[in-house]
Amino acid sequence: HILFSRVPSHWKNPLNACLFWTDNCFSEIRGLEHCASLSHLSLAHNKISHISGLDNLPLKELCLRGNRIETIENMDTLRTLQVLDLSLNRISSLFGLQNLCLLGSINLESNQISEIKDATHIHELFLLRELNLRRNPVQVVELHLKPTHGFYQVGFLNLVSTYQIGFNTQKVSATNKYDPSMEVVAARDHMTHMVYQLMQPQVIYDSTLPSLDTPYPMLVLTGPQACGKRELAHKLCQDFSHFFAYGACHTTRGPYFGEEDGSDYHFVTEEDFQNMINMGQFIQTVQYQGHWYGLSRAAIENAARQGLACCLHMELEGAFRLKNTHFEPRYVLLLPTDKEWYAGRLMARGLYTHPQIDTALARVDTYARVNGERPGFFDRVIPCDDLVKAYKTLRHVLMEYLGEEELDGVDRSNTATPDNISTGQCLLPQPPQTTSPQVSVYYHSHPRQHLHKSVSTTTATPDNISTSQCLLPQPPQTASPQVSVYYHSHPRQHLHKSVSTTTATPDNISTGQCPCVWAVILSVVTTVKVW
Ligand SMILES: Nc1ncnc2c1ncn2[C@@H]1O[C@H](COP(=O)(O)OP(=O)(O)OP(=O)(O)O)[C@@H](O)[C@H]1O
Repeated sequence: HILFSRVPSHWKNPLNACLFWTDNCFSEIRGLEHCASLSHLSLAHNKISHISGLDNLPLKELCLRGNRIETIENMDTLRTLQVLDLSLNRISSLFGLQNLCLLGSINLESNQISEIKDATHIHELFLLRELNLRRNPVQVVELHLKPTHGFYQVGFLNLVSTYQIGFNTQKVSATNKYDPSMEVVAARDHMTHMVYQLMQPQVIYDSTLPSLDTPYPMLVLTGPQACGKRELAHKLCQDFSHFFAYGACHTTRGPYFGEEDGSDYHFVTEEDFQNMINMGQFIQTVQYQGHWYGLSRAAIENAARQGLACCLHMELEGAFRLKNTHFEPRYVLLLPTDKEWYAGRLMARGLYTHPQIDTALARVDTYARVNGERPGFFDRVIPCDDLVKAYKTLRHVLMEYLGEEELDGVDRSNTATPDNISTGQCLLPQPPQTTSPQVSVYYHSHPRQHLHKSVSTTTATPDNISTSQCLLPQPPQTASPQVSVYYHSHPRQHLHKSVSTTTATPDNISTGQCPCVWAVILSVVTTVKVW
């Protein structure tokens, strides 16, 4: 035992005194109670097993690294403490830190903390910016940076599970409550729309898709404002009219000259927009340059009803939000590489103020950074300084996605009917050159024609659907329903990433040897999707 009763008297009252007694054999802290100005204390690498004897000291920094401490205790009165190093101890809980309101940095590296839920003890430490939990048996998978966790406000979190000791430091950027990251804002937006949607009477949708896990195919063009994505989206929908329909979002901004309601956007008032949010009609919403933009469920369903994939354009924030939903679109980033050209384009439009132009220009770097930091976030990146070239590349990329060699000049009006499908006289879309593509058959006048057609809640409800007691929509009674044949590597299936399979193939469909179409239909009809 070495006690601090021997602290020299001239140390007891200096301004901001520091004590560094490291690498000794102290097992207890005693005798410091009169050090009224002690601001920095290090007792690293001793044999201390209990924190005591520090009551009411004006400590700003305390280092007890490399001791035998198991519990954080007797620290409640250290109200001025800003930096605490308790690394290399045996601590298993963050309990005991909750009242140290000025703490900005806590080092708990190499301890025994296993429960991330324990973070509630530091939830109220609003100044905490650094928490080191490296080499603790915390399971990385348990770490969710949610507002309910104390980590929410931690600016920088260092975390490594014991399984990764020495190999890998995973740094997780957590969120500043006052300047949340795009992901956190996106998660909140998603949560809002989910909650509002769930508050509405539940609607059961009759899915037209091959499986419940197959989300509707969508194409999202993203990029900074006025980079040309809207133009390209319209052109794509024109040229690929058998594959894509333009998804018009809602906005609270007024129409620019020449813009028509429903063609580029649905122009609505703030009040209508808010009502739509409250009615759970949006999938995502974004506020950009003072105006609201929102993608409604109806925009996607309108395209789906026509058997088409929805082609959208949106800002990065919109893409972040969409990534929280169950949709899995292809994301194509259109990025200006020549800022002068881009600035010129923005100015030439004559619609934006200088600060707006500066913001748009700065966002080019944001897009580039997100692309660099998150491989795979965008499926393709296409420079868009020359829109003709950009469109060529985009077209090429899409044909690759669609499994198409050349689309030009193919008349697709006579796709397939119940009459010609069995005789093989219909003009089937060319199968992709890849190995045996899969095929689905859809009856157009079947309720599935109305993709996502809602079924009255009196006939089917979430309760009776599972017990099969509900009345499922009947197949149409019309004499000759229309039929479409979709290759799975066709955009409707291949634009999104998960492709499910059915039993019909291009080989057996024309010879009529594929399993009974009605069986396929019925199996699809019975897959009723509950959203
Ligand atoms: N639902 C949405 N989610 C996110 N961003 C959206 C959404 N709808 C539109 N946007 C984007 O908001 C931005 C502003 O749109 P606006 O139409 O006012 O600008 P613009 O100058 O015409 O730009 P652009 O020519 O790129 O469409 C555009 O980048 C647009 O793609």
